[in-house]
Amino acid sequence: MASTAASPAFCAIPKISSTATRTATSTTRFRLKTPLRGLGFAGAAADPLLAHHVATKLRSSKSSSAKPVRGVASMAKKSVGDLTAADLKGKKVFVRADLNVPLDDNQNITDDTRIRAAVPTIKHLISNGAKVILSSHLGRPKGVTPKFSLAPLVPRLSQLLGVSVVKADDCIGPEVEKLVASLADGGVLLLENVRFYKEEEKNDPDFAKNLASLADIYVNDAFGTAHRAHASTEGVTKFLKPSVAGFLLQKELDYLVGAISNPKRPFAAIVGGSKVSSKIGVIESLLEKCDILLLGGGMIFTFYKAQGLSVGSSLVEEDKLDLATSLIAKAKARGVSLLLPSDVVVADKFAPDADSKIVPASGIPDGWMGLDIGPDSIKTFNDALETTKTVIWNGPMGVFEFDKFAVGTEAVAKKLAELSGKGVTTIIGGGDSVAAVEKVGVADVMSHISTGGGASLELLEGKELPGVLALDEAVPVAV
Ligand SMILES: Nc1ncnc2c1ncn2[C@@H]1O[C@H](COP(=O)(O)OP(=O)(O)OP(=O)(O)O)[C@@H](O)[C@H]1O
Ligand SMILES: O=C(O)[C@H](O)COP(=O)(O)O
Repeated sequence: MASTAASPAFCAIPKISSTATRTATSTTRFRLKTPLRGLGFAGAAADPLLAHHVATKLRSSKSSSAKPVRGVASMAKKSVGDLTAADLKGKKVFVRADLNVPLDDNQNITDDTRIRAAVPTIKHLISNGAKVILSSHLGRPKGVTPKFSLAPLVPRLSQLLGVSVVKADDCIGPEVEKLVASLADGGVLLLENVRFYKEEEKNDPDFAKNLASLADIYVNDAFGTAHRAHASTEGVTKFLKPSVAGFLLQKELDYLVGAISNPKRPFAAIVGGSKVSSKIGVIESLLEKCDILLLGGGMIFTFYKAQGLSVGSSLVEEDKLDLATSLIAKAKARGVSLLLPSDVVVADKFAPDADSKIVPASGIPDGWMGLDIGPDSIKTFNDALETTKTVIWNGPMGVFEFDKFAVGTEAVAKKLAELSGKGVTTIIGGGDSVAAVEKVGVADVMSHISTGGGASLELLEGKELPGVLALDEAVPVAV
């Protein structure tokens, strides 16, 4: 498809009204991912950029067991909220949470979001007299690895729950059984990292049966791990009934499936991040549902190049040029307003202190790489977002880890916060966009911030998650 060189915005913006929101530069630092080698880029001397993106690719490369979606109805699961004191008093409840939180070198928790997100379900169980057997993984250990122990989580969990959490040194076996037997009603026992057993990730039926034998009821609240068919997320449900969804899992599904399947319109999707290849499924799925699609991040240069523009030494996936063209065509055919940035911030190297300048999308000089969207694009995006009633955002607009190239990403975060205040449903779909929203300090005002990285991406791609599928169906309500 041909585009005008000056403005590769492919469809009309529905309404133009607001003024652009520019953001203050934050000093928060982000750690870039491990330098590695091996992807194809436009331009020759782009090694740090190359390293950055290969690392990004590997970070999300673990294969999952999620299947293409069969419909929202199949996600309607029985809830822990359906269980009353009569069901729970004195009962042993196995709660699988995702307490996979980041720890620093001294084993201090650097972000307790996932622990806080697990609290409502556990408190509901405690207050109804259940004995809570809490399970999680931490990291990707190969066998028993002390630095991946869940022990550092005990003080914060105890503080948030208002009970003294007991910690087991294992997750199955006689010692654990003794601790379970001595649990008081309303007590909480935290099992050791379930991934210390290789049988967990293999979804070994005997291991799942051992876990199940500890309890009377199963609750899955581990949204961030629901795309994994592991023993504690999927296998255990074959041996333990009822198997129900926790409050966090439900909330994630309500927003990432419910609000998107049946959105208040206009519905805008903002997709960024490094590569179009890692977001194909998300873009294709959202194109079926949204009215406006805003694209940013490293992937835009593949779209530019597909349109015949020069991209200097920006990130480009040469083998995805046809795909970019076909996504543009698909958007047009569906009547979706697909907006690409009309200007970009280019840098002379991939570094926080690079020389930079703002150029039109059609004017990226040789030897320069685009690392952020420019001010005109921010204004255009803000104007387009002004019209919306539902917005979902996944992936940063630029290399936001470098303050100099964080302006576009922070502007989107601020705009969404403003819209949230006006009643727009704002959903942050996991990954780096969550980090950006937190960096700007507007996390609390968003309608929903997903606790899942891979799990949220797979839901947005329209897949069903094995950890959800395995739960008991909700009883249909007669109308
Ligand atoms: N113009 C650009 N050039 C190079 N890299 C970019 C550019 N814009 C954004 N990025 C990088 O994209 C990375 C995020 O991409 P990714 O695809 O992982 O997004 P995400 O979906 O938010 O994250 P996750 O995979 O954790 O869910 C960031 O590290 C950021 O630096
Ligand atoms: O951090 C996550 O995305 C979840 O805890 C899942 O972890 P995993 O990718 O190691 O399965």
